[in-house]
Amino acid sequence: MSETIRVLLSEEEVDKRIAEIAAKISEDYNGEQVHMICVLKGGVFFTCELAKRLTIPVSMDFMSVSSYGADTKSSGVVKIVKDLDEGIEGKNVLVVEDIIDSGRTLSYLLEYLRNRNPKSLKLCTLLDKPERRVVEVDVDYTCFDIPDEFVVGYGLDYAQKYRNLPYIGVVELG
Ligand SMILES: O=P(O)(O)OC[C@H]1O[C@H](OP(=O)(O)OP(=O)(O)O)[C@H](O)[C@@H]1O
Ligand SMILES: Nc1nc2[nH]cnc2c(=O)[nH]1
Repeated sequence: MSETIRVLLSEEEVDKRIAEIAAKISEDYNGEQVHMICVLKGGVFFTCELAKRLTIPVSMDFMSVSSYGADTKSSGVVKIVKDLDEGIEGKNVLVVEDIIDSGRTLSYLLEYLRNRNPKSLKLCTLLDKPERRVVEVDVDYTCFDIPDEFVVGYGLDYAQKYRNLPYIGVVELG
């Protein structure tokens, strides 16, 4: 089967929107330090692009949570593959994700982090597919709502491919 990629959001559109969200986050935290938690692997490109544009003090940590494997459908079972290196008690935590789909991953992760007593806990996502929601999640910052299509690029993969595309595309199988 052949795979082609149709552009959904261009590099320029994504970059412009990330700059807008970064300005909003910088304003909201009002000079306080933010502790960004990048959710690997997909969140890594967005985290870097967002972090570069923040004008408040930033610290960072990384977690890896998996529920998709090589499939395009969530298994529904969330697994922590890599935990945080440092504690988050008393910190302004900002979880940075590439996409929220069913909501299962983020619902699980936010609850897990809330139990570690951060000063504040917010969620920022590059993409959201609201139509797909199975579990409710409060999202503080969303760059784009997108339709129910399987997307790749800007960190998002299809069987580990296409993460490096500088735009968001839809995989079309021929
Ligand atoms: O809302 P949900 O249906 O739970 O889906 C969202 C999750 O799916 C993706 O991760 P994935 O498991 O593909 O891991 P990866 O980032 O390492 O590719 C994405 O990064 C989210 O963590
Ligand atoms: N690559 C990719 N991962 C996802 N995880 C949840 N939804 C998606 C999607 O549309 N694309």
